[in-house]
Amino acid sequence: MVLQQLGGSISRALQQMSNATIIDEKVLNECLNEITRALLQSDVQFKLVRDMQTNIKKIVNLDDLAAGHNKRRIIQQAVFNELCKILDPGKPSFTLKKGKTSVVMFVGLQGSGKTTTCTKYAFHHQKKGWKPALVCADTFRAGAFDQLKQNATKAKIPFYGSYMESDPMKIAVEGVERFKKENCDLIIVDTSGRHKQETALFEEMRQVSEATKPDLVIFVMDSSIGQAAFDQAQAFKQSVAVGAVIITKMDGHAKGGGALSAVAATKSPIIFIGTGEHMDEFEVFDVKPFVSRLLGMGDLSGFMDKIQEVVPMDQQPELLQKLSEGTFTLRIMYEQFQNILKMGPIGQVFSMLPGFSSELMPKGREKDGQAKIKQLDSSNPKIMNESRMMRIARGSGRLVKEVMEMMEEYKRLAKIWSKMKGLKIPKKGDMSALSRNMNAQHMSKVLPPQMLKQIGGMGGLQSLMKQMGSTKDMMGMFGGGDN
Ligand SMILES: Nc1nc2c(ncn2[C@@H]2O[C@H](COP(=O)(O)OP(=O)(O)OP(=O)(O)O)[C@@H](O)[C@H]2O)c(=O)[nH]1
Repeated sequence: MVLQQLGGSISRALQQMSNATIIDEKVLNECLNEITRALLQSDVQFKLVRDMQTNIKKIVNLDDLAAGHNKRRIIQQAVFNELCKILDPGKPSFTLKKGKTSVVMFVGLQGSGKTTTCTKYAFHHQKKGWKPALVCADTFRAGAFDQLKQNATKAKIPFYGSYMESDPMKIAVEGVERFKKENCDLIIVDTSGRHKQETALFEEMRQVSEATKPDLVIFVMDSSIGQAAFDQAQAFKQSVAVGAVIITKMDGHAKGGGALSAVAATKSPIIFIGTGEHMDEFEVFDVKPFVSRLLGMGDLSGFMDKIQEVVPMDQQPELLQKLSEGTFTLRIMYEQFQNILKMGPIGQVFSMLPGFSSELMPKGREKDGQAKIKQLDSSNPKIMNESRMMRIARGSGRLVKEVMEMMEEYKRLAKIWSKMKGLKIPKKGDMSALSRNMNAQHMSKVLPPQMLKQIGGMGGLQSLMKQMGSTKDMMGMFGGGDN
């Protein structure tokens, strides 16, 4: 994924700076130049990048920093903050309220990925316990209804549309009414994205919006246009009350960073990003956890959220008990990965763990990784000796090296969890509380040694946590917080 490359370049620049014996102006400039290059390649606006560089230099005035200050930590924190600033629309993202029926209307140009994204959005909410339904009000593009029907059937989501009716308002109103009667609590209306006559498109959007009175209008946009996203987002905002944005195809285009920052500049909150054609290649977008993951710092609360999504309710207390005892067996990894496999790409999940850059599981290799996991079913890593691994490799048609890599990954995870021993178990079903219960001691054990060193060891971590006010905020800094 292109974002992985951007994240990789930035974290490598920070890492190289950390490896330097002395951090002077030259080392800082080299690091900032690397970061600047990576951001410009991703089509982030030149002014934003230049301002970021100036701000970091202002914060990190090497001459003014008294001896004893941890320069690395200050620089890293400044980079983190500045990247968050670039992506922050200055507005909280809209959240739908459970317990009442919400109508969500999707708008966007033809080919932006709107129809696919409607289903991804419905599927995401279905997994969280919502009862979604899809309405196809695109009567302009032949085949639009068939596409929605096909996607909806695959995801087992009810749908409504017509091959005969040519009035999008009529279909939208009928569909919304029908699903309200059927007690669906999330009714999603897909609209036309015709691009020939822009004025006709905007007029149609306004009319469908008038007729259905949506609680939220989501604008879907293709990331490949980079910073030109600013003008497109503004044009849509001026025609209809856009409440949130979803950016698609972040997997295939080098300009993703530019699109994200340009949309933020229009003060529109981005709520999801599309990272592939499949239903589960869809990620919640939240600035701090996103930047944290981009820099390889993880997103523990996202990880907990994912576990909550994929682990059956009746298995959750047992899993939590084991994790809080610091027990992370190969069997647990296997079972949890089996659960995760049902839900989505492993790279997405791995990147939520501190120290696991999403680059570790490049997109093309993800399927390989999933296949590897499927082959491994053992509860005791000690019996995973060389001959066993060779047998597994032979039996699964894999290289011994791949089986060994999988075991190494297991050992890393097991080590992280073994250090979580003593973590207070949250009350039943409240997995996100697990991250809230972490204190500096836990954090220091979970963070990779290199990163802890950059923060300034245990002392640096404690003072950082004090500065930030609470563990919760600290988790936010490393990608956590309540989403
Ligand atoms: N790689 C990738 N492809 C995507 C993503 N989202 C959608 N697509 C693909 O983009 C193409 C266009 O998607 P559609 O959903 O048909 O686009 P649309 O905006 O609904 O088009 P109209 O209905 O004509 O307005 C399809 O081939 C999708 O599979 C994504 O996040 N990544």
